[in-house]
Amino acid sequence: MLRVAVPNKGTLAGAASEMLAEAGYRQRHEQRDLTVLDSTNDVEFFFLRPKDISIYVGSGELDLGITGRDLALDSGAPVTERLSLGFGGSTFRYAAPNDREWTVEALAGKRIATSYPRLVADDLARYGVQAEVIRLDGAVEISIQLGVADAIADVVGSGRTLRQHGLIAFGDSICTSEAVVVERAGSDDDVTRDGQDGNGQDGDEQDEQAKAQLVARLQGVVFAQQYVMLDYNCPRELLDEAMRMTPGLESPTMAPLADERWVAVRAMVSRKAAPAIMDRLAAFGAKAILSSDIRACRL
Ligand SMILES: Nc1ncnc2c1ncn2[C@@H]1O[C@H](COP(=O)(O)OP(=O)(O)OP(=O)(O)O)[C@@H](O)[C@H]1O
Ligand SMILES: O=P(O)(O)OC[C@H]1O[C@H](OP(=O)(O)OP(=O)(O)O)[C@H](O)[C@@H]1O
Ligand SMILES: [Mg+2]
Repeated sequence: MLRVAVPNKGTLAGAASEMLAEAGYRQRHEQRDLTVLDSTNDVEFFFLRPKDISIYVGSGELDLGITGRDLALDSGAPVTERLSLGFGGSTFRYAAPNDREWTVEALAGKRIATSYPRLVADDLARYGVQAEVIRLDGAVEISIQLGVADAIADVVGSGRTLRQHGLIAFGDSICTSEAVVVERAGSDDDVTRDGQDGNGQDGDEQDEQAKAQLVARLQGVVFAQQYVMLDYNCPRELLDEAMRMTPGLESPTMAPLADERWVAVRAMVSRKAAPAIMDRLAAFGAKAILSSDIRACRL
């Protein structure tokens, strides 16, 4: 049975569960449930604090976990990323009152509040800067005006919270994060070619297959969210140009219409590029241009 950790609260929780559900896995109906058994897929899900997930996966107790890259790094647990999930995007930045210019070097001797003390300590060490790191659980942006810190290091999404508190980000981004699937570091190496692990035990090959299946299904949902399916009718004499505009993955599907002057074309295009491509297709003479969501795929 595959054992998978999923965030139980916070920014990543909703999207992580939705993605697993879209990939065909059973998810919890009650917010307070800590486990869900999906017997159809032979997977048990554990709903844990996102900060703790890498600890469980790194210890080998759980096979895979969904967490933030920044949280995984801060945990110091021996995990590696298996897949990026394309949501929960953020940067991790130093910030301080915007009434003066700041540099990382200027943090020497200062108090820096953060919920990610290891990320910050490692980054300061890279700069050779000695400062006091003050660990807080959240609402870090308020700590300066409350007098416990001179600067902060925190997650920045839209930047709204920093602005609201008169703070400005400075220095290079310490980490660029998104939701990721993690596994124990070196877990690939544990399985030898005949499916025996380092201790000569069976069953690891099966576990690896179950992991690979879950990862492939999630990858299918990530791809699906990044693409749309475009359908349109194209005048036959413009087909070559249409192929160039919507080359699809291998090549577009084309089907003759009852009216011989027209051909139906179908191709996947990147979601971001779709509106501009639709504008160009319309300007160039295509008709009935439809864009539809793809829910899951294998490419
Ligand atoms: N505003 C945001 N925009 C994008 N990603 C965010 C944002 N806030 C947090 N994250 C990401 O979510 C993860 C943190 O999740 P976590 O649940 O621990 O904290 P949270 O969402 O702040 O919830 P809480 O602090 O209330 O427990 C990190 O990977 C972080 O980068
Ligand atoms: O740049 P923004 O879009 O404003 O988002 C950034 C804020 O979001 C998160 O806070 P959260 O709401 O999780 O509260 P917390 O500080 O208690 O963790 C993060 O810790 C920042 O405070
Ligand atoms: Mg938070």
